[in-house]
Amino acid sequence: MNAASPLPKAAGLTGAPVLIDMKDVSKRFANGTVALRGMSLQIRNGEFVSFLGPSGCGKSTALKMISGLLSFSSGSITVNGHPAGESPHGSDIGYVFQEATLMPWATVFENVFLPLKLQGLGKGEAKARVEEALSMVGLANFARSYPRELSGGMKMRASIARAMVTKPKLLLMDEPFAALDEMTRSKLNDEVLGLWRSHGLTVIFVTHSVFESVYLSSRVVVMAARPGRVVHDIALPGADTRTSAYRMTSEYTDNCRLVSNALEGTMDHVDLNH
Ligand SMILES: Nc1ncnc2c1ncn2[C@@H]1O[C@H](COP(=O)(O)OP(=O)(O)OP(=O)(O)O)[C@@H](O)[C@H]1O
Repeated sequence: MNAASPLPKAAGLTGAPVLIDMKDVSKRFANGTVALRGMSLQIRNGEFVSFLGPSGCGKSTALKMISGLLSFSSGSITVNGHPAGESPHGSDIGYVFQEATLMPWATVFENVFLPLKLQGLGKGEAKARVEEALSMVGLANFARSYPRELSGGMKMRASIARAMVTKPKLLLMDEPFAALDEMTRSKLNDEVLGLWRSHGLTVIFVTHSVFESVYLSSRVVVMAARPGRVVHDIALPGADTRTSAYRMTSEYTDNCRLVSNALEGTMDHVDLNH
């Protein structure tokens, strides 16, 4: 596949305001690695965008730069009109990492309470919001449990509750389900879709999985490595009304084939000069 392949170009939610605007963003680490080169992307309110690509293509780097956790070497990134990392409402962004990263010595309640505590809220004031976030992910009865008492899927649910407790508008998820078994992963995929729909979220979801990206996304951004860059931007309409039955449809199979071909094509795009 080459760059001229007839893939549906993502138009996004054309009427919605632009939430994230990346213009010609590059990142060169101190050791000379060009993690990203010339990444330009607009993401509108309410989109569910997956970053899909082989290891090392800069997916996590892009996510960290959007959140403001990592600086970039050139270009510009704005989130809701503010330079990345400089939003007056820092809590507008929720971040879920590949590992659940829970504090092992603290209960589930205390773990989910942490972002509110960092905002200066007392436990009493925050209680209802923590309980609401736990209910949202089906952990209402596990507030007093410790992480060691939870399964991998439950730990990830707690991590999602912690990201959601500040009621973010933008949820950044970096391969959150990669370590989970297939059944748990499918279930959590449905739960994330439910959260996206019910909370009017914008989600950026990093994954290696074609199947996961096609199931979840309204748009798949396919990236290539060496140097990391965007090579395809594929619209997948209908994400807002999909149910698990979608996995059994020919539309799903066709979309998986389309995205899989685009991903395979990333190997044709390796620039050996980098
Ligand atoms: N702190 C760092 N210093 C130097 N190089 C780095 C650093 N962080 C990442 N890299 C390099 O930048 C490139 C992009 O890394 P990144 O983690 O963003 O890729 P990725 O697509 O998320 O990979 P994976 O799917 O394996 O998580 C890789 O070559 C990686 O080795």
